[in-house]
Amino acid sequence: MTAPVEIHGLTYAFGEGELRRPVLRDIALALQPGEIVLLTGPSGSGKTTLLTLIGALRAMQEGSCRVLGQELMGAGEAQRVALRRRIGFIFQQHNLLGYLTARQNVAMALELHPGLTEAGRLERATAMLEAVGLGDRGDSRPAQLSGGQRQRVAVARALAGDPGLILADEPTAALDRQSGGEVVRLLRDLARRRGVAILLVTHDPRILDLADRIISMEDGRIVPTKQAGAVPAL
Ligand SMILES: Nc1ncnc2c1ncn2[C@@H]1O[C@H](COP(=O)(O)OP(=O)(O)OP(=O)(O)O)[C@@H](O)[C@H]1O
Repeated sequence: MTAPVEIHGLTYAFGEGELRRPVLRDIALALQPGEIVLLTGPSGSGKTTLLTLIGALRAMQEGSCRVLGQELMGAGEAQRVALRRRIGFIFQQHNLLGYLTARQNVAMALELHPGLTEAGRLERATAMLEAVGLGDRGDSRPAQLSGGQRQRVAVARALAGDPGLILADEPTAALDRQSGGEVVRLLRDLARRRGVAILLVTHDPRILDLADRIISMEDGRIVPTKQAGAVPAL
């Protein structure tokens, strides 16, 4: 199986002319199918910028970034949109729509899925909610769920479309220790079973032991990899 993410020589800057400020410098990174990699590092070190480049949410400037077989350097907006549909995103805030039920929120992620009827989408959403332990909460709206339950709906939504890759940005930041750990463990186990890689940006030292690999960034560069278990001081 090919690597879901392969990056070489990626450099990125914000601003132009005299205001140009590099935030990512000569990044090299590869993810293997089914592994969960945590990306840590001080605030402002470039983690979210790297995640948004891999997620095709912004255009590349320099280097190579191949995601699920698609080279993003030089890719147009249409190619980026098509790639985004093959990636599951999870954010700090669950980003669920308040006026939809949990089931409808998950089903919405399948709207662009070819060949699925509305009934099929809802059935698939129900199965995903069962997989995250919320089979009985399909009719609840986000406001009726706890923070941990909402993030589990976000996990179900991210996985519903059979993504080739999951990108998560601080998914546990708003959760207490127990629910944060539960959400990431659930995400990891579901993704691993499907062979889907996860790249997860976090400041949360409580979830580092769930990683297969921890990558640290400092000032736009990846610094030597620490093994899972060797918890860096954050
Ligand atoms: N849209 C933008 N325009 C200009 N500068 C930006 C923009 N977005 C981010 N930056 C800058 O780029 C640098 C890297 O930001 P980034 O959000 O990637 O860091 P981070 O490691 O994810 O930080 P945090 O842990 O605080 O989320 C920071 O100095 C930030 O101020």
